Amino acid sequence: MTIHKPAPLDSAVSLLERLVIDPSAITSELRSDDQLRKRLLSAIQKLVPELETPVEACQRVLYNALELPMARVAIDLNVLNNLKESPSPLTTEDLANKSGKSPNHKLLARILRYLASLSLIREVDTDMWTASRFGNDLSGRGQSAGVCHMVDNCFAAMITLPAFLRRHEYNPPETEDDTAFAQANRVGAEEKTFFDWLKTRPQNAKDFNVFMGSHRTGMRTWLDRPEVIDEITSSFKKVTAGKEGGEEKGVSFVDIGGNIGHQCKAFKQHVPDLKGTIVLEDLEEVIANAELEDGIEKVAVNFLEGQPVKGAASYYFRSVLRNWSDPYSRIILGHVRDAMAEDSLLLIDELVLPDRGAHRYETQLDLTMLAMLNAEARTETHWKQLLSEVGLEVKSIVYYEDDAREAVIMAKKAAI
Ligand SMILES: C[S@@+](CC[C@H](N)C(=O)[O-])C[C@H]1O[C@@H](n2cnc3c(N)ncnc32)[C@H](O)[C@@H]1O
Repeated sequence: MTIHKPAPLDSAVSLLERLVIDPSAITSELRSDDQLRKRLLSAIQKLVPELETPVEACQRVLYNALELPMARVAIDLNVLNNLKESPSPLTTEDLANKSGKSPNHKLLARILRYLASLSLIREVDTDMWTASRFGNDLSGRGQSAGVCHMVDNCFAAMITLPAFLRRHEYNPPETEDDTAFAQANRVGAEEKTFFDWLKTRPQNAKDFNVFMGSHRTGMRTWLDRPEVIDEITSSFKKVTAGKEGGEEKGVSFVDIGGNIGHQCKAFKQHVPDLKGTIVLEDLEEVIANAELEDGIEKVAVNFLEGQPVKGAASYYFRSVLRNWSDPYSRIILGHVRDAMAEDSLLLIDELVLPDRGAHRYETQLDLTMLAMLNAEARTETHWKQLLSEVGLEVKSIVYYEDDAREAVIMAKKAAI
């Protein structure tokens, strides 16, 4: 017996099926209308758990722990890049020969079959593979480093989180050395935190650094907001006014925990005419890998111990304080407050979560910080509270990316 479905639903499903067969038919139109694209994506994502049977839901959720590790294997065997660079489909044997390793062909075919089921590659015929849009998106240097970072640096901590939380009766300690990461990796006394652990693992550190430099590629940034640049420029004029050496000798921007200097370089490029020095601060072993141009200086700093640059126009943290629980963040911010002049500006470039309705990325990031560092992503109320506890006052919060609430919090020393 044929069941007749309501016509509009049937035609909506047919439209989606046509899209799957030939996405290019509408993707170019959708890419020029980002709101529409996001609406469609969100609708599809929300519909999946509504449509699944319990068995289908279990099959999807219970096995998705394999997705990231197998993407890691695809990167090890250079599958994604080899397919991306090939003008025609490749066989399993071709991919084995181009992998730079000597994988067993039957094993490789099983891996490729799984990758195709995730749309990371496409199976165009029996034993014939070609690149997919999704696979190409993951094959760039930064994205590949992100996959390696998540698997090699974070995965053990994430898997250990349930046992860690049970052990602590769901009251995780705020100390830096008692984390799910430490429990998973059995670190020694000298390796208190993830950052200490990286010191003796150069490849893990490299993946982390490359990922840090690239994970926001394509997103709007704080530099897109002229009011933030105007505030820095104005602070620079005020802190250098009447000082020996004037603007030439002043410090315009200090990037604290700035890794290998991506934001210092971006700032310099964005405001080339602003005089003064830009300072990159991070741990000694991190800044050793920073290649910087004239006008940017590097200073090795442990920000838990102090802030050596005094009276700069602006002090900037990006994605740093999310790594530290409140007691440690108070220490880090306290050192900066002591170094600030009355007109210095503190810039915190971070997620500012809403009190309800957080984006999935924000919640994922928050729990990753819990697993790795006993730290967290903070709400606006939490940020204001934290800053006021160390004598800093929020002047404004400038949101620059709507979905995930990326923002720059601008603060000054509170009046005593
Ligand atoms: C999540 S990363 C953010 C890096 C950079 N701000 C960015 O947004 O790409 C945190 C940075 O803090 C640095 N860091 C960790 N502990 C530190 C410490 N005690 N003193 C100075 N820097 C530290 C790390 O080396 C790393 O570069």
